Formats: sequence, structure tokens, C-alpha cells
Amino acid sequence: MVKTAVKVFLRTRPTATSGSGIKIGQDGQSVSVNVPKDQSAGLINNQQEMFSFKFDGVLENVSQEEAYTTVAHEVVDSLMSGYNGTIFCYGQTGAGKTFTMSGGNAGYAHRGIIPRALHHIFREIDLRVDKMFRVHVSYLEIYNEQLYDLLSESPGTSDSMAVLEDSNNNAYVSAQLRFAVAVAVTVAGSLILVYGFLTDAGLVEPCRSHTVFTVHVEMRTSEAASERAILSKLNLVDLAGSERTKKTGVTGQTLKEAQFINRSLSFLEQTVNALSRKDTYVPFRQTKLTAVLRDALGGNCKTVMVANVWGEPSHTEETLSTLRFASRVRTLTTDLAVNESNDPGLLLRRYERQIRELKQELAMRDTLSGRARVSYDDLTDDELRDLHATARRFLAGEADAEELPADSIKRVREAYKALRAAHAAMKSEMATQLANLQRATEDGAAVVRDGAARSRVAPGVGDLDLRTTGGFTVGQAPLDSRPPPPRSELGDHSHAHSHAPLPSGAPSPSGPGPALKAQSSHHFPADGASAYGDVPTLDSPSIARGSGAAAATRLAGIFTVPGDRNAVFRRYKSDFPEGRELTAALKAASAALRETRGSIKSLGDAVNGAKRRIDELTAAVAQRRSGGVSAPPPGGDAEVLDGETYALVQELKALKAQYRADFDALKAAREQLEPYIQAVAVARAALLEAFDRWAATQSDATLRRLAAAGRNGSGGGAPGEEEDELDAGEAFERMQLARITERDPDSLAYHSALRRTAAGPPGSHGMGRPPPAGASGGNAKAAAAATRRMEATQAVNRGLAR
Ligand SMILES: Nc1ncnc2c1ncn2[C@@H]1O[C@H](COP(=O)(O)OP(=O)(O)OP(=O)(O)O)[C@@H](O)[C@H]1O
Repeated sequence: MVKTAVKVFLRTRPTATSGSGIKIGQDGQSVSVNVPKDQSAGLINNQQEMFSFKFDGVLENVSQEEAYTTVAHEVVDSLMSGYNGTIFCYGQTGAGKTFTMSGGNAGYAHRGIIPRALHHIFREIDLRVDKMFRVHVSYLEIYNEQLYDLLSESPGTSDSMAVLEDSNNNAYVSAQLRFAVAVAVTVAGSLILVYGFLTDAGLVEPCRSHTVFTVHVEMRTSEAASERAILSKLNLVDLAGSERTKKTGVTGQTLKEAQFINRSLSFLEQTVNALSRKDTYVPFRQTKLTAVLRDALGGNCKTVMVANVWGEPSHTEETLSTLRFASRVRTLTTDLAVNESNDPGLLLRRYERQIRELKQELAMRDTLSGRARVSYDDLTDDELRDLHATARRFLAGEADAEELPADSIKRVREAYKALRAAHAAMKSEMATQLANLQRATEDGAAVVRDGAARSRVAPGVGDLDLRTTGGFTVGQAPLDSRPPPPRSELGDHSHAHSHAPLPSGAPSPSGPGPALKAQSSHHFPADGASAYGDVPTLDSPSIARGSGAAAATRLAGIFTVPGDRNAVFRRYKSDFPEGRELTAALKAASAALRETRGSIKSLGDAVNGAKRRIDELTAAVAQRRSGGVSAPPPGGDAEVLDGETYALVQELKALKAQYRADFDALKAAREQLEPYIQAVAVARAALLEAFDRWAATQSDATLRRLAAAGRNGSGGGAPGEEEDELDAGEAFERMQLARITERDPDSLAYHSALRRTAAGPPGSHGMGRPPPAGASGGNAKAAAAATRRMEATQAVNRGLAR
């Protein structure tokens, strides 16, 4: 914004009589008016005789051309640079306002500011070949405080016409027509066209209304940058002349017109006074005239006033009034600024062009760097659908990271979004499962508590404390508090399976029997997964806990074959509501754990994959550097990388960042796994404890009957559940078989026969009849001894062979 003073020029109408009383100073700016004393006032008369004023210039006896050059040329030049302008003529009626603004009919040389300004504008347009212009004109009349569009074919005022303000606080008249002036028409042609129009409109005839002729100019810097437009307008205002009605003695319609004119000019004066005093309130809205001239008087506009005076002695009073008003107008300032169009359509065109150019730039860079053609457009619906499916498969561990797009930022961003969506969906599913699991676990715990209440020997002993994450109350030792079995009994992990399970017998005073001790070497993973599946067998160490140990010992006494105990356990889980409920809870917990583990596994795979790739890239970069491909320049500080090494280093950098992020995610995911592990442990403990208590209440005969039914497969368990519930003995046998097949396939038949012999004749354990005490144990011992012998022989042979 540039502060600019309003310029005021005085123009005098040639007078017929001499001695007008108006004196022009040598500087061409000072004006003095001599008012002869009124002799009728008597001898003592203090009436002021001389009045002095100063303006920006005085036009006395000057041609129309000189008047234009002095008053309007600079304003029109500013218009062509994007600044608004207003030139208005003010003065008493007949002082020459219309002559100045429009011109006289006497000849071409008499044309006024309007036709000369149009001539000027089109001449400039012709000269500025690097720019594009559009010119419109509008023509407004304010008559008796009503707005009239003089370009409208339908005469009369329109209700929809009103003086409004645009977003830049510039005044404009709504619903006013604009007449487009073709730029292609020659300057002279345009002039004739517009001048003819002005004549038709009666502009060159004296009128008793205010008229505003506006030229709107739209300028664009060039064809290529057509999205940037500068808008400016020039208001050429011919005000109606003030009139002393008493003096002129007008009546009727003319009097009414004069009253309207004087009233609006009076408000114009008040407005100028308020602006001049810098009042906070300026009555712009009091009349249509001040509303239209708002910009010219204090807004974004370069303003020039022509004060027209008729220097006849009979008009001295009117002349003084005009000069006083002109002096106050000269104190006003306006704020000038170029008006750039903020038309959204233009902005859109500008952004479209920028995007087009950027895409071309990218395509060029891709070509230079040898990349395959990369699309920078938005993904289609089909592509987005595929991407979301790939993201889901990636999180589930079924797709590699390479399947996700990485060729453009846009596609990488979309991939991230798809991953986030897939992750959110997965999280929500897991939350639902967890809620179900918690419900099931709480139900199971309630069953356990009920059972405990019924069969409790000592209150509180052996109860699960579900307020903690699977801990135990007094009397029930947590898993990790149990001392490890002596190495001499169990051997280390690698040898644990070289011993046959010893299902015999008598309980030892130090705890579970040898069979249970041997079986306790089975790994009970810290994350709660059973070695043989989700549902525990009775060979799990938990059977020996707390009060459950008594039941386990009793069961071990009744059933010398581990499979029989599991058979009872299976019956318990399938035929008894309590067992069924607890088994269901455990399975739900295990399923949730398995699923969560699956997603972690895919993360782990991603981390490992990234690590492998980082190692490869690091080696490749190191090799290129050591090979001198990217060696530092002699004496230089910075290493100069060739294109390929630079690309490798960039990839390595990105990969490391990805690796760190994935690693953190993996760590966080592992921490999230803990509640699932605890939930499985709690559910498992609840099931085993409940079984112990239940078994303690059953008679030996009932237990044996259930074992026989379980052995015959006449109940319990869903298909395929046997695999999960494989007991320790059978599992051990299978493992042995696998080892023998691997080490000495030829001896397979021998071992198979030995095992069958040890197990006794087919059906000897069936039909509800328990095997003779010790028989099975003896056979198992024999089998174990035979295996040990074979392994010892093989070990000796291997040693000899070395
Ligand atoms: N500088 C001048 N040189 C020659 N003739 C002039 C000049 N100024 C005014 N006249 C003549 O004076 C007459 C009245 O001028 P004009 O109509 O322009 O006055 P006006 O101020 O517009 O009056 P109104 O307010 O009534 O419209 C016209 O005939 C015009 O040609």
C-alpha cells in the first residue's frame, strides 16, 4: 500500500466579462479571490475581501488536450499498471464539468477526458504486445437518489442495483451491465464507437444527475501465465452542479432535482470533512454518491478532482464555495495497491500448470537416472484395492515387503495408509478375541472356584489367584519357584529323550514318582505353549503342583500306562461340563496367542529380511569404496560417490531407518504378547487344577472305566484332538522312531518289534481291563534298556570309526 494525496486542479470557464475577481499566482498553483465589500453594510464593515487557496494546478484558458495531459494522463498510466483511478469534476451548474469530462460538440478537438482516456488506454494496449487485455465499460447515473444503468436496454431504475463492497473493500454496483470493448478494434474505431455511445446516452448534454463512467481493465502478463490477472478500473465522474434555488428561482421538478443534488453534495462535503479530520465515523453510506465514491475518497484509488468555477462576478459566492470544498479534498490521502485477481478458476489453472511442469520434470529425471517409467498419478480404485489386499497379506506374513510399492512417494504413502488400515482392522479383531478370552477365563475361574469350594481340604490352598496374571495363592507354588530337577536324574536337555519314560511307580518321598520326574524334563515354554499342543496332558509338570500332586500320585498308582491317564483326562474334558468349559477357555486363549504370534512372526521375518539386505548393501558399498570406485579425492574432504554407490548408500540409509522402525515395532509387539501368554497359563492351570480336584472325588473303578472308554475312543475330543493330546510316552516313542530312522534306518524293524513286545499283546490294555501291575512298566524298561544299548553300541562304533 502506498499513501497518495488526492490531487486537485482548478479549471475556470472563460468569462464574457472582464474582472472576474479570480487571480492566479505566478507559481500556477495559488489562487486568490477578491470579494468586494458589500457597501450596504455601512461604514464599519469587517467583511473579508481576499481569499487565498492553493491547488496542484490551475487550468485557465487551456485546451482540452492540455487539460487531459495535466489532469488525467498520469491516472490513466497508473490504470494500465494495475491501479484504480478516479477523476471527478465538481462545481456549480454551468461551470464546465461536462465540458471537461466529456467534451463539447463543436469539434474533435473539444473532446473531453472520457474519449481521450479511452484513446490513451487503447494506444497503450496496442503498444504492450507482451500482455493480454480485456476492457469493459459501465455507465451509472444517480438521479434523485436512484441508480440507473445507462447501458441497460430497459430504461428506469432496477431494485437489484445497489452499491456494495467486494472482498477487497472496493465499492461496486451490483447488477450493473458492463459493455465489452473489443481490443481488436482500432484505436480510432473504438473512440468513434464510445464517443458515439456517449452522445447517444446524452452524456454530452447538460444533465441534472451525477454520472459515473467506468473503464474496467483486466491485464494478463502473457498467454502462458494467463492464470494471473490484474484488475483495475477508472471512474470518470461528472457530478451534477450545485444550485442556489432561491437565486435561480426554480420550481417544480427542477426544484426537486436541485434539492436532491444539493443534499447529496452536502453529504459529500460532510464525508470529505470527516475524512479530513480523520474522524472514526465517515458517513459514506448516507447517499448513493458517497457510497460510489468511497474508494476515491479514502480507499485504494488514485484520485484527481477538477474544481470547475465560472468566474463571473455574479457567481463569486458559488466560486468561493467550490474553492473551499476543493481545498478540503486536497487534504485527503488514499492507499494505493495493485489489484490482483483472486478468482479461484485462475488459481486452479495456475496450480494445474505447475503440476504439469513438475510431472514433466520428474519424468525427465526418471529417464536420466534410468528408472523404469514411474506413475505419479493417483492410484485407481483397482490399484488401491490390490494394495490393501497386499498390505493385509504382508501383515499376516503371506507377502514379502517387495510386493509393496516403493517407486514413488505417493505410492509409498498409500502403502503406509493401507498398512495402517490393515493393522487397525487386525487390532480390532484381536481386541474382540481378547475380550472373549477374558470372559471365558473368568467363567472358567468361576467354575474352578466353585469346584474348590466344594472339595476344599484347607481353605485357600491351591486356589488360583486371578487378580494377578496367573499367579497362585498361598499353598500353591508358582511354576518358576520349583527347584530344577537334579541333573543326574534328568540329564541335560539333549539327553532327556534318550531315556525311556519310566512309568512305574511308587511315589517318592521327595515328590512325584520317577515317571513324573522324567517327564518334567519336557520343556514348558515360557510363552505358555505346550510341547504337545494347546491342551495339556497329565504329563505336564503342573499336575504335580499343590494339592493336585496328591491326585497325580493317586492316578499314577491306578494307571501304570501314561496313555490311560490321558484317556481319563480326555473323558473329563469332553464329558463333564466343567472340563468342557475350561477346555474351551484354554483353546480360545491358545488360539488368540497363536494368532498374535503369527503377526509377530511376519514382523520378525521383515526385520530379518531387512537385516540381511543391510548386510548385503553394506558389503557392496564397502567393496565399491575399497575398489576405488568412490574413493575420496586426493586432498579433498568429502568423498565423491559415483551414481551407483550413491544409490546404494541412499538405499542403505532408508533401509536402516526402516529396520529400526520395524525392530521397535517387533519389540513392542513382543511386549504385547505377554498378556496372551499369561492368559494361556491361567487357563491351563485352571483346567489341570479342576481335573485334579475332580479326580480326587472319583472312585478308582470309575477312573478305570473312563480310562478304558477313552482308550477305545468311545468318547471325548474332537477329531484331530488326539494329536494335540499325545501323551508323553507316545510322544517319546515317536521321537525315538524319528531318531532311529535318521541314524540307523536298518534297525527300524528291530526297534519296532521290541516296542510291540514291551507294550504287550494287542488289546491287553483294552476292553476295560487294566494291565497287570508292573507289566507295562517292565516292558517299557526293557525297551528303554534296548535303546540305550543300541545307542551305546552306535556311539562306540562312531568313536572307533573316528
Ligand atoms: N473551458 C471551457 N471552454 C469553452 N467552453 C466551455 C468551457 N467550460 C464550459 N464551457 C461551456 O459552458 C457551457 C456549460 O458547460 P457544461 O455543460 O460543461 O457545465 P456543467 O458544469 O456541466 O453544467 P451542469 O452542472 O448544469 O451540467 C457549455 O456550453 C460549454 O461548452
